Amino acid sequence: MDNNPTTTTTTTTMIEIKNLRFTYPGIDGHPPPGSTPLIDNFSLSLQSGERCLLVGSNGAGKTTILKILGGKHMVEPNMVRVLGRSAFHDTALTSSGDLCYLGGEWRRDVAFAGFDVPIQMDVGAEKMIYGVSGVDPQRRDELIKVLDIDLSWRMHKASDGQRRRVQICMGLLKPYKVLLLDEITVDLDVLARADLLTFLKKECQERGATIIYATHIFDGLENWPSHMVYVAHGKLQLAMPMDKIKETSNLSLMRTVESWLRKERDEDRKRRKERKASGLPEFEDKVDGRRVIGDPARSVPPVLNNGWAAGRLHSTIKGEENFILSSNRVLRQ
Ligand SMILES: Nc1ncnc2c1ncn2[C@@H]1O[C@H](COP(=O)(O)OP(=O)(O)OP(=O)(O)O)[C@@H](O)[C@H]1O
Repeated sequence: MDNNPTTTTTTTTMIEIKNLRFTYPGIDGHPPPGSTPLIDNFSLSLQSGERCLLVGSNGAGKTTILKILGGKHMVEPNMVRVLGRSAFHDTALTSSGDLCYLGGEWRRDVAFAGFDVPIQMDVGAEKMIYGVSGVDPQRRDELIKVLDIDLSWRMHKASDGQRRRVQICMGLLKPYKVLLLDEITVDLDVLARADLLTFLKKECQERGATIIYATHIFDGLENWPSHMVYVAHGKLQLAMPMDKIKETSNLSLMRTVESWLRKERDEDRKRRKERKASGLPEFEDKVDGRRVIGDPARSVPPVLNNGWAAGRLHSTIKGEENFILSSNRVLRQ
């Protein structure tokens, strides 16, 4: 990606994604043979100091991409490099704190540097924060201030937002080089969120850290990102420096993203309508190399487990053999 001017003097490639392809494993632990990849042909490169907003509609693949970058899903090592290393295979990347992922599972329990405390326990904020070893006391003080944490808070009595502040503080105690944020600010009040975003921006400008932040909330983000990445159906639609985006759109950040998502939704609707008009089912995919088709509105029941559902799908269309599996994957829209 083009680099935006930052106060760092040298830039280094921090994240390199090359032709990423990924399919979630099925019930047997393997990707269903012949199935359509969820993430396909996805490439992206981010330099030190860059702050990238990752946007897309629900189910577009943002969390999946962040988890792959965070080393939580295995992919071929040359497809994804973080700090020049494979996040999945090189566990030292996360254990050293150089690569930090805050989202998903992290939100449910605080798990940081071996300190694993369920948030329901009667434990004080001070104990949790000071329990993380090997931390620069100055950085700790700054984070406590930025997040306006009262060290006497008891975790089991704290509000969602207060608990989240303690969690975020713990997650950021070590000076990461790459930070992956999967919408962690939903519970924060306007002030806490604004101060946190300012702190994160400073980290990129002063220390050359790189951040990818997946979010649906654009309040107060207008001048935060240096780059935007838009993903739809697991495919990269756009990766651009913010100043270029501002050149092409007079709209606010939120309205700009809204216009992309509206266009995407309208195109999806149009495609579905055309398929229906030509006698084809609205959805199709390949499983075991066979075409599997269906109309989820009529025939696919809710997701049962792990993205799979049992269901009846259409049979034969235009002479093609359309397979009905006992456990059909829910077809992507
Ligand atoms: N463990 C899983 N097994 C199978 N499919 C999954 C799994 N996790 C997610 N998916 C599917 O992958 C697709 C992308 O999901 P993902 O969570 O990456 O999207 P997202 O862009 O983060 O969405 P949102 O904005 O709603 O958080 C969805 O269709 C989802 O159903």
